[in-house]
Parts: sequence; structure tokens; C-alpha cells
Amino acid sequence: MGTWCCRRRCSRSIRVRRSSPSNKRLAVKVALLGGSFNPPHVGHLMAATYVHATQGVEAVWLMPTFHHPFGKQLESFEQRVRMCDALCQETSGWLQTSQVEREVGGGGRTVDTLEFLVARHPDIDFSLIIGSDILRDLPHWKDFDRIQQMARVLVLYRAGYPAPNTVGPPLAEVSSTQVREQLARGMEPSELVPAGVLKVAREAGLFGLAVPRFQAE
Ligand SMILES: Nc1ncnc2c1ncn2[C@@H]1O[C@H](COP(=O)(O)OP(=O)(O)OP(=O)(O)O)[C@@H](O)[C@H]1O
Ligand SMILES: O=C(O)c1ccc[n+]([C@@H]2O[C@H](COP(=O)([O-])O)[C@@H](O)[C@H]2O)c1
Repeated sequence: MGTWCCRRRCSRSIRVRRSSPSNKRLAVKVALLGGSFNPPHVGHLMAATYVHATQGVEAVWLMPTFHHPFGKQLESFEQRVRMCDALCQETSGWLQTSQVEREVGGGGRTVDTLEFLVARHPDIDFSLIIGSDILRDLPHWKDFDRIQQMARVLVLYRAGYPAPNTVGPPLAEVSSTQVREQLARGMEPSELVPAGVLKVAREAGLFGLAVPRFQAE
């Protein structure tokens, strides 16, 4: 049995078991959590952990957007990848960052990313995680029907956004917007963001944070 990694240039070289492509029952199951991750927070970690714990997937890939389809202004892709990697450090290795959206390029539409991933990894069964807040945006997504043909879509109940047919209990009431607001007010959002993620943000001076003048070697 060989090993298999989330992508050729995975930002973290964690590997999971590889299944035989000829035996669908042994296919690797991977859930994708796409997002801006500006910054990643404990809500993302809880969402990924819930899916990993209950939905029979071996890995969850965080997929930071390269070009946001709706033109959101974000910190650089590289810094968001670094923060996602720091979030992944909170797990035993089943949570990984995928930089696939940089590779796919284009308008950052999820259907295009999925087409790319399905072609690259014929031996993987993909699920797509979305929070229930996203449901209101779906009419503006490109080809959501096609997405549903390629992946099982898991709609998690994001606290504050009740909707029919969500999976699981309400998850944390936390957002990147709330984190950015706290940082802008000079607060330390240490209850919303893992310390390792905040460290990356501080060291890089993201979200208007002052870059420390002296950093330990
Ligand atoms: N607290 C949460 N509970 C459940 N799902 C979440 C939560 N936070 C984010 N998600 C889901 O994670 C995905 C990526 O979210 P995103 O990176 O845009 O974070 P966000 O907190 O919604 O950011 P922002 O406040 O900047 O809009 C989306 O599918 C979103 O619904
Ligand atoms: O495919 C689309 O048309 C589409 C439109 C808007 C958003 N998305 C994706 O939805 C995910 C969550 O988006 P957001 O705005 O909550 O960060 C992220 O992976 C986006 O690329 C996808």
C-alpha cells in the first residue's frame, strides 16, 4: 500500500493511506473546506473537526481562495496559507492546507476547483463542506448542480444561520469579521483564534498589526 498526499505542492507533507483506484469501497474520503480564511479561526477548526469525527472522512483540506469569486479584499494568499498551516498544527495531521486554488487560477469558482481535483485524484471521494450562511449566496455560485454531481455537499449549521437539512448541532458563533474587528480595536482575539495562527498574523503584521521590532532568533 502506497502513500498519497493532498497535492503535489502540499504546504504540509502529511500523508494518508492510499486506496486502490479499482476498488471504490476503499477510496480515500476527503472533505474540502474552502474559504477566505482571513484569518482562520476556531469556527473553521470546529467545523473540520466535526466532519472528521462524524462523516467518515480521512482528511479535511482547507482550500484558501486565491481569487475570491466575489472580489473580497484579503491578506495575501501566501500569508493566509501560513495561517491555515498553523491551524492545521492543532490536529494530528488529518487537517491539511491545499494550495490548489492558486494552481487552478481563473475566477476562483468552486466548480472549477472540483473539476480539477476530481481529474487529478480519481481515487478520492470528495465532500464539500459549507456553512449554512453560504446558502443565501448559492444562487450566485457557478454551476452548483455540477458541484453536487462531483461531491457530497455537507451543509453545517453555523450558529445564527438556521436552515433546513443542515448536518449536526449549531457550531461556534465566530467569524473572521469578528476577529478582524477585535484586532482593529486593539483587542487580543485569543479565545477565537489559535495562538499559533495569531503568532503568524502578528509576525507578518497582518490586519494592520504592528510588526514586532525585535523578534527572537
Ligand atoms: N463558525 C462557523 N461555523 C460553521 N461554519 C463556518 C464557521 N465559520 C466559517 N464557516 C464556514 O467556513 C467556510 C469559510 O468561511 P470564511 O473563511 O469565509 O470565514 P468567515 O468567518 O465566514 O469569514 P468572514 O467573516 O470574513 O466572512 C464557509 O463555508 C463558512 O460558512
Ligand atoms: O463557485 C462559486 O461561484 C463561489 C462563489 C462564492 C464563494 N465560493 C467559495 O465559497 C467558499 C467560502 O467563501 P467565503 O466567501 O465564505 O470565504 C470559498 O471557497 C469560495 O471560493 C464559490
